[in-house]
Amino acid sequence: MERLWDKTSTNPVASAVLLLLALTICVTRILTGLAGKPKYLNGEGLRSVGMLPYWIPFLGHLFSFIAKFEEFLQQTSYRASHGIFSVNLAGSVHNVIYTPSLIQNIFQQRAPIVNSEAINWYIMVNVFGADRRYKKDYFLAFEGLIAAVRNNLLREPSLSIAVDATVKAMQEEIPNLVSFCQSPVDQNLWERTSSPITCANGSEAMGSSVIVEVSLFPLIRNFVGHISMPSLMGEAFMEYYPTVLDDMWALDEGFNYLAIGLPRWFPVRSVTKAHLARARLNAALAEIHTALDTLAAGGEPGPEWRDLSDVSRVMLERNAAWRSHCIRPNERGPGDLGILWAMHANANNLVFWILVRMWATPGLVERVREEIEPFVQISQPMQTFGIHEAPRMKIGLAGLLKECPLLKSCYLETLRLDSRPASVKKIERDFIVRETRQDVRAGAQPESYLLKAGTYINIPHAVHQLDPRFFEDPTVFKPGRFLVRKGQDGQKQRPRRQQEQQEMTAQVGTLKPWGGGASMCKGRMFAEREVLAFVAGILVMWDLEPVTPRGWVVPAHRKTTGVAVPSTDVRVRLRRRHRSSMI
Ligand code: HEM
Repeated sequence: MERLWDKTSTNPVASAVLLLLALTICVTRILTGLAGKPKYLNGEGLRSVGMLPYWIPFLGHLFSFIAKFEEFLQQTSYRASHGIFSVNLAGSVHNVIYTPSLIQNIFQQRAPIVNSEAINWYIMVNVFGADRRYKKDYFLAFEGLIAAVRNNLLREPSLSIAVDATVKAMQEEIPNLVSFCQSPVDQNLWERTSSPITCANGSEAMGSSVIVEVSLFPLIRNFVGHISMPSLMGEAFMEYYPTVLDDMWALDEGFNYLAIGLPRWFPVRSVTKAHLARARLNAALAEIHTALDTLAAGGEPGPEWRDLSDVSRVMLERNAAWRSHCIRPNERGPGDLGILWAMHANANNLVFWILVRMWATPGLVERVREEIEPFVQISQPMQTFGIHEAPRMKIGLAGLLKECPLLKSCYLETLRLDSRPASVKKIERDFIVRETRQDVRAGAQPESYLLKAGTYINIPHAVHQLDPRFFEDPTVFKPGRFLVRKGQDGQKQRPRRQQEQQEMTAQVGTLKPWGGGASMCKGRMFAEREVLAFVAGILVMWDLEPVTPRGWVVPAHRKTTGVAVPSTDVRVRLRRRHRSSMI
């Protein structure tokens, strides 16, 4: 520092450059502070969106937005009287919006006023590895591709067919969540990365049966992945590519780096790993598409792809959509990778967070078990030839969805705390949004804002999720936060004699964990059913206790996109709960 100063103090050019730099920064701050103030555009109270002042010309708020996205937005938004401001991200103006009625205004807009095409293609290229040359092809096929997901995961009976396949596989495997085997060769694929250690005895609370010590996050996310991946892609895909989930996690870890365009040679390990994983994922997707094309043409796809009969309707219809636009298999990977990533980087992690948060709340596991008991039945098959068979599970999903408000409320509360969704759209035509009184701080008046064509809308839902004006003690996990009495939400009131819990229902309220508008999550109904079934299955089949004497500690978040990844390991002991009652 001293040397640099010595040099610049004796070098007039360096001094002049430094001075000019300092001057530019200060002038930029003053000018953007003056120019960014919201202005009234007409006599009827229509305002422009105010831009936050910044110091660095052209780049604007880019660094603070990337490096401290959440803190930056929260600090700014909780100080503001209104739910909207804009930032400059390297020349693109982003209107950041975070109060419920403004968000609702935005979600009501469709093309040609707003669209998600620009951001969709940006992610497709930077994160999932699409080749820029194929943009036209991709958007030609887009409607058919997204319809395949919408028609099969948001509509009946296809939704139930997809969910039933996943739940059935989960029921079969849930007793084998851990194998109690010492050797990795004998362990299930999903438990190998969770460093399992089998011990003869657990703590007093766990009883004297055999227990296994594991890292909970890798165990849960791989278990959910090993069950749900084949229900979308078919068993043959998992057999052809058994390390698909490891690559998915490597891609997810590098997501934000890829999103800002860091190249493969960038000297950060997770960047290189993400690039390599993405290449393997896209290559495998091209392979299965080639096989499906061959099958559709009446040919034999080859020994690895002998049985493709269990590939989901979603994938078959996407394959047909790609084919109908004559798009070659090697161009298709990034489009399908987006679906696989959306599925696994969110739902799997959420199951982990719900379990940890439930177990970390004294008495909650017992209450939820009591609530779900009528809908999750366990039977212990008769002992044959002295060999114990694993218990069998049967889940009544309709009951879990409709009759278990506490479970559903825990699910929503965990989404509120542990997911970081964002909705980004481009404005193609000017339009006006209006605040309601509920949105503005005390003393301020609701306003109307003009949103200009050519700018972006950026809705970081976490700001609302953690806003103390809408959620009391916003950082605290409150299991019953989303419960409302039936009748208060317009539903039929039940007779008083029925149990208290039966009179409650869980309502999502102003939370928007699935985003909204035309690009709203297409897997939301599938995800809810899948997540509730996995949580219920694990609660009923397994007992968990933390290894550390400090008890349950809910880990902090590592920076990722979507549902968070924990920043630290959670080591737990697992014991299978033995039930002998027959169905
Ligand atoms: C807990 C689990 C999940 C969460 C929290 C979640 C959240 C989201 C969010 C926030 C978006 C962006 C919405 C917007 O632009 O406003 C999205 C998009 C999407 N999600 Fe999900 N998601 C989950 C599970 C799934 C699953 C299981 C699938 C598929 C099987 C899926 C498929 C999609 C697709 C295809 C889109 C893009 C929709 C479009 O561009 O039209 N998601 N998701």
